[in-house]
Amino acid sequence: MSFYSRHRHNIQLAAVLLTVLAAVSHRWLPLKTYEITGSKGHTQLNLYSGKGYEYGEEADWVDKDAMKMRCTITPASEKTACGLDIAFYEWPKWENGINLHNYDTVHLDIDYQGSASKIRFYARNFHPDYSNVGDFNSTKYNTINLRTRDLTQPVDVPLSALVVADWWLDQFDIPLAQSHLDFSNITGMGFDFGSPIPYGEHTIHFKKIVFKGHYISSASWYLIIMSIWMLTIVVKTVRRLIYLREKNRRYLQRVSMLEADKNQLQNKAAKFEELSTTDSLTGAYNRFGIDRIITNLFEQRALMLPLTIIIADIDHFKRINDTEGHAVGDKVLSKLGRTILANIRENDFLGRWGGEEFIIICTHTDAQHGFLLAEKLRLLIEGTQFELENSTNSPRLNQQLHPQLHPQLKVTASFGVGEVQAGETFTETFNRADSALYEAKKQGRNCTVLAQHTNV
Ligand SMILES: Nc1nc2c(ncn2[C@@H]2O[C@H](COP(=O)(O)OP(=O)(O)OP(=O)(O)O)[C@@H](O)[C@H]2O)c(=O)[nH]1
Repeated sequence: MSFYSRHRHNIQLAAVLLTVLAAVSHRWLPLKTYEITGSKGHTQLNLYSGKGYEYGEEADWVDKDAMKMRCTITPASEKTACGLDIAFYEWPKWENGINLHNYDTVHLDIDYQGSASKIRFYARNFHPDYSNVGDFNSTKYNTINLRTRDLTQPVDVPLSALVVADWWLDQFDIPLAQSHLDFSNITGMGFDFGSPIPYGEHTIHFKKIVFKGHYISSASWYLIIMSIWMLTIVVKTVRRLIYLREKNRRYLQRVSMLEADKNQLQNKAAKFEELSTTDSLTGAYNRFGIDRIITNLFEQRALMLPLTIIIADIDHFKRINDTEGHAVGDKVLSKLGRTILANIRENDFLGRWGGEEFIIICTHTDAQHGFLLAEKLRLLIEGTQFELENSTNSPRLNQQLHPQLHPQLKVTASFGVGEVQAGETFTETFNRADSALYEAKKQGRNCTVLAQHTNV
């Protein structure tokens, strides 16, 4: 028994618990972060005010390294913009940005001093489907307005909370299919106020801008868990199928072996049955075999009626033995038995009753037909040539070597025939047929006598 078989239930339980744990543990997996600092890669920090990206009068750095800026808005700078632009591209390939697609939130730690109620955050995405290489404005404008009073402490802004600005959708006539948020190629992002900006001084200290996301998205995480389960199930199923196929093959092998054994045993049993019930010399049933048949037949006699018994006895067989020897006698018995067997029906049974006496049980045969059969057999025996060659132990060997001095051996038999009468036992019928045989012998042998019915 394998380790798995012994601990299967525990292993399965552990696997389920592990799965549940894995499913809920996604939120505690280590996060990947991307922090915006002025010194990172190709990141450039630009202040802008007025209409362009030049340093305007309204925007200036308090401390560029610390990302602290200031906007000074006076009535003279009415309707002006003021903000920080963070660019990620390497000029002039400004269409190559950074992929923030797999980030979930942006962590903002911003210290704002001023009277504006909102600060706008935006992230611009370049995509050839909707952006033109020569037109920076055609990058998608993903944006959110943050209330300054929410920024008094660090906030995590879900990227899904941003929207694509209406004016951008309008201006570039964006179809529905391209109007969703897109962070796959952010070329720039920034903070400003939108307009109008309240008069006065606005200092914004960007202490931390960090994008956070899972290395593996929750969907991918669950997909991995499910895939592991699916793979396990497939592997287990395949292994089980292989095991079952092998088991089935072995089982079929065993069945065919048993089948072969069974056939062998059946053949042997049939052989033994035949040997135990057949007289090997004559091919007829031996006494045990014919007794069994008689018992069976008399138990279901009604089915076999009319039923006739014929007893055949070789004439002067003792003389044959004495003059020709036992070996010749055996040959005569053998040939006679096989001659009778070849000339009776399938539902007649020939048995060697003892010595040179045979019994034939004829089912569905009445006395008259039994008599005719006996006569037919008698004539056949009388007309059969019993060869004497090879009988080397014959006392008359010399005569065999000279056949012209010794004619072919003639064998005859006498027959007694008796039909089973209603209510009669086998012994009673047999005795009547035996008496008929005795009568045939008395009449000079080589003849058939039909037994008298008892009620005649
Ligand atoms: N060779 C041989 N002889 C057998 C066998 N069984 C019986 N005998 C002989 O068959 C002979 C039967 O002789 P009997 O009963 O006197 O009858 P019979 O000589 O045929 O004379 P009837 O029946 O009156 O014509 C005996 O000599 C037995 O030894 C056998 O299996 N082989």
